[in-house]
Amino acid sequence: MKNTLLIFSKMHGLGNDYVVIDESKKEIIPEYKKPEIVEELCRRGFSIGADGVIFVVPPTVDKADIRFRIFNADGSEAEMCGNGIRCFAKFVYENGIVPHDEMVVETLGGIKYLELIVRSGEVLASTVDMGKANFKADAIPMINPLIGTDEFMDQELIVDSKPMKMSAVSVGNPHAVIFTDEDLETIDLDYLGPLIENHEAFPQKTNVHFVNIINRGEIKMLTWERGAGFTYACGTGATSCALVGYKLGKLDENVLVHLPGGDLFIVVYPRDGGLGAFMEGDAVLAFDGVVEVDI
Ligand SMILES: N[C@@H](CCC[C@H](N)C(=O)O)C(=O)O
Repeated sequence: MKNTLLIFSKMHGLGNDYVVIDESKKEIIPEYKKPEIVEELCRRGFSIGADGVIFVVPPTVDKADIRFRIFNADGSEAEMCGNGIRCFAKFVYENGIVPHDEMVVETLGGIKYLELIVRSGEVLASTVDMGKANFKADAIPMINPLIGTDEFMDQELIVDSKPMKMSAVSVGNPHAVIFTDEDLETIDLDYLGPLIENHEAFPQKTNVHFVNIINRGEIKMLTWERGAGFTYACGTGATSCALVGYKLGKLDENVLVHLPGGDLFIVVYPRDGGLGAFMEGDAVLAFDGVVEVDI
């Protein structure tokens, strides 16, 4: 029986859509119920429908203004979400939860620094410092030590009995990046996506991206997300593709990324002896609503 009315905002960044729930004052959905209710709310055709659910929660560290939690449509919790954190920033600013245009956000993937572009009280876009990328296989718990402790860059993995060259990186959450000359339209994402997502090399699964290089400052990509499947865009994914492309010498530091849902702009920069990246893109409120759930 449904017994609780839940207030939510439905938001998206380039069509990568999220249900946003404010738990900054009090917890609405008990922890043990979150995966089940997230799955229910995300089910397209049967409920609101989304790629995931974002919770606004109080920070646990002094330096952060607020904490960001992101659950995928399958109920699993992810460490970070690039499109989601821009939606989150718009939500917390416009609802007066964090009323400044620069904010420090705690995520499971580390502390993130955001700058918002605000016009007449409305957040149009934001830039997120995505932090230092982690290319080290032994430092990325998602990557099985069996594939080595060095960086896993442009190396072969057997997928569907065939070798496929890919690179692994973590920007808080895990990504496998595959540069290809094959037209993205012809990639069987529904088949290859789950095979790579669940490959034994990635015991905690991975997000998967196929990338065409247009020129040194422009790429086109197609994503299969861990826990969500095909999405119109992936912010941490776009960041990962730009970082890997830069590291392999294929791309310059400024990269315009074309995704099925629109464009993101990534800037790679030197950080703490490695590489960091800024991600810039918009965030949109689709609608606010109330849904009845069984809590
Ligand atoms: N869509 C996101 C990433 C969401 C989390 C991801 N599916 C994971 O499990 O790591 C983005 O924009 O970054």
